[in-house]
Amino acid sequence: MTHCRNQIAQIVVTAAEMRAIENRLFAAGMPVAALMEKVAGLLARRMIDQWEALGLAPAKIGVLVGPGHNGGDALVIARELYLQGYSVVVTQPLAKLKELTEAHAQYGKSLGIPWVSLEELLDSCKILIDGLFGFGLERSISGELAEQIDRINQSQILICSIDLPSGIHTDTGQVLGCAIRADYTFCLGLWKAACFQDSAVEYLGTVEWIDFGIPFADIDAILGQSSRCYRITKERAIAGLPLPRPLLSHKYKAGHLLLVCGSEEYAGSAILAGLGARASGVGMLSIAVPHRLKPLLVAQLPEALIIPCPETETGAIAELPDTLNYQKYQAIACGPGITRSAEPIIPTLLNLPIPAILDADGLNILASLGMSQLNQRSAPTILTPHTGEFKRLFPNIDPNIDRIKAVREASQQTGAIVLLKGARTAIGSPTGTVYLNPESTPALARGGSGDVLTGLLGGLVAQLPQAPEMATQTATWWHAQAGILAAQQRTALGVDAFHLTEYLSQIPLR
Ligand SMILES: NC(=O)C1=CN([C@@H]2O[C@H](COP(=O)(O)OP(=O)(O)OC[C@H]3O[C@@H](n4cnc5c(N)ncnc54)[C@H](O)[C@@H]3O)[C@@H](O)[C@H]2O)[C@@H](O)CC1
Ligand SMILES: Nc1ncnc2c1ncn2[C@@H]1O[C@H](COP(=O)(O)OP(=O)(O)O)[C@@H](O)[C@H]1O
Ligand SMILES: [K+]
Repeated sequence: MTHCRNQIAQIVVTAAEMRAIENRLFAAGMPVAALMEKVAGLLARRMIDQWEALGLAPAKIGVLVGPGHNGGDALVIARELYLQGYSVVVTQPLAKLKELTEAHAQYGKSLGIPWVSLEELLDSCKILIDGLFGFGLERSISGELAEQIDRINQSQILICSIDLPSGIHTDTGQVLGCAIRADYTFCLGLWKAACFQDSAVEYLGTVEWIDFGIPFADIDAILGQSSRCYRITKERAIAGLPLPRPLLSHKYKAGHLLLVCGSEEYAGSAILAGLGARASGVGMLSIAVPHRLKPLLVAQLPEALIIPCPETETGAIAELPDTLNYQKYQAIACGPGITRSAEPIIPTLLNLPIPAILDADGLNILASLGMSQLNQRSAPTILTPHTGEFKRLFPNIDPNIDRIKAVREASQQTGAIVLLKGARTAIGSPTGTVYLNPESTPALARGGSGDVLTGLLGGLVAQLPQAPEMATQTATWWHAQAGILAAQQRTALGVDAFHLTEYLSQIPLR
């Protein structure tokens, strides 16, 4: 891929943005029908390759045709497959078609492609091409059409969706009434936001981008500079890493992270966060823990400086030692395992002019103290909530409807970078830009995975204190990639947080 296409592969759009970009192409003279031919030609070739890889070709192919241009794309694919000698049948649940789609339907019928009922299609085909709705879906699907989608989902047929699984909202990823559960989704032209929303994850299957050559200038003209949404590609994730290391570097030039973590109750959190930080390559690592945890941490992380802190009765950090010289640190990461008893340390840390990451009970304490705690911050703040913590921090923002909108609002409200953890982690920045992690694994859904992320992120921020947004993207991508690699080698049941830390150093960063 060229540099320009690589850049376009990072862009994520809404339906309205996609519509406006397409309209620019059409206004400039690109014929709609010519674009449809081009797109469907690319799609047909890619689908055939995919079926061959699965050992499914040649098989009978069913094509589900909707009223709009998604249906038009499907009909062009049906025609091309038919002309290449594939056995193809079409089912068209809605009678009324857009003009161009209708023209393709007429031509397809004239060639002799059979129009059949859904039952006949499901009985005779191994593959279904879903061209029912794309980014033009406006209303909720109900009635007979919803029943037909249910029947498709209950069958064993392999489903390849054009642009989006029909029924999925392009922006929020919500199911509009009901939706096709695809095995493969081929997203056209630009990545749509739904591909990164947790609510769509179970419907998308394997997602692939079909680049049909939208000029960068048209994208730029519509999207402008702010409120953009980016997909965290590998290229993007590793761009800011301090690699190669300067030959004359020394430990104090490679960042010094202060981790504040652990308690009698959650001692392991401190170890996991420490191991995450270790994997980041940070030059110096200091770990503040309740006094009684010092021997444990020294044994697990011999390279770290362990700072024993005065304790509460329950073995949580009561306060940070008076002797601590905060000027030494380029970043502070606080929260894993501290328990809510560590409340007094949070205002102290937030008063420091040092980039700060808050996680776990650090976030819960912030929620109970109030978000005004962040008002006086002069250095960047990064909050890393999962959905439950997010709700506590931002009771007025629902993270379950549209996670992209939710992190954008949360970040703009607080001035903090907000990393909302989930199947598809979303990161909001105060400028309105959102970064989306494109792939991960449910193997990470285990206690301790988040502690590892906090340590890794802290270590990266300490190395890149001027680029906290970059560090946040890198940490998110790196953590997920380690989970994916670990799951490949150890199965999805083998990705405990401790082993995850070992896989971090196996991810190629070039
Ligand atoms: N211009 C082109 O030739 C291109 C077409 N593309 C394809 O075109 C699609 C967008 O096409 P459209 O804008 O026509 O939109 P869609 O094909 O997604 O669907 C819109 C049609 O469905 C109807 N509709 C919406 N919700 C409905 C509901 N709940 N029940 C029944 N009918 C409903 C609308 O009235 C409209 O007729 C993309 O997803 C993509 O597949 C582009 O990707 C590439 C360029
Ligand atoms: N279903 C999932 N798919 C992908 N990643 C997941 C999934 N569930 C959780 N994760 C990831 O695992 C981590 C869990 O973090 P968190 O909820 O803070 O757990 P803990 O506090 O126990 O460490 C996050 O990085 C999150 O994105
Ligand atoms: K579709």
